Amino acid sequence: HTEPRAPKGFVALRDVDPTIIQEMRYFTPHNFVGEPIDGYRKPMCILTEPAAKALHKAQRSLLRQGYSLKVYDCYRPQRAVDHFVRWAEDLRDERMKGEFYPRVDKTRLFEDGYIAKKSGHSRGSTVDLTIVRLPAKPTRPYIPGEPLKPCFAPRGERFPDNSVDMGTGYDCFDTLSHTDDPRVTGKQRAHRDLLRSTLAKSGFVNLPEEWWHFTYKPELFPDTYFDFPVSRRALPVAHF
Ligand SMILES: C[C@@H](N)C(=O)N[C@H](C)C(=O)O
Ligand SMILES: [Zn+2]
Repeated sequence: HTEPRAPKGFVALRDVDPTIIQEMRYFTPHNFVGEPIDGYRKPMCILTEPAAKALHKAQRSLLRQGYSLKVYDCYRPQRAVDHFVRWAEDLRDERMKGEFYPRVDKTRLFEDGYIAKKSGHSRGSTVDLTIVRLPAKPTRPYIPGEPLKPCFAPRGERFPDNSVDMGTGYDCFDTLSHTDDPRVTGKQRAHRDLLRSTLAKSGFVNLPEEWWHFTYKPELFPDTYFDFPVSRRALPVAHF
């Protein structure tokens, strides 16, 4: 069988900036579906080269202030998005509701803008990310079946993450994740604003529904939804 490959222009983020922390949630069962997502063969961040270079610029600015970026998702194959759609159609499967969408009906996740059937991530210039205070604390894995805590609970109560407090966890499908939600104040507000303003200086635009979701503009592939798997083999040889 022949798998699709990435065209010239896609890179492994690690080859552009090895200091950016990678916690690729869709490679693991710790996500809103509760199992590894189709197409993620390696826990690696793949992006278009302009987006990766722009993240490297943002990272240089954050490192000087004692912080690092941490990516949760980067390029996302169309087969992964199709996996999300299949999961959404099975209304009996709510195994991860208690953490990721306790207050939103599963039937509304697409209409409310939290998940897309055609995602910018599949075009390769979109990234989900947060900020970590350095030195980064170690994290623990999620154990399938463990009791779930709402992603909008106070930081000390929700699933532990070594990121700064953004007011919710990653992929928290809830109005509290809307970047400008007025209930988010103080340090949480400062952290969201630091992420958005730092990334804006590098050319990234935020999605208003999700504080963690950013697209680099202009996009190298504005109209193509790729389906090559997330793996080293799918990438063109790097020559910087
Ligand atoms: C699913 C979430 N991480 C995300 O990326 N949502 C946007 C809307 C998308 O699916 O493109
Ligand atoms: Zn996203």
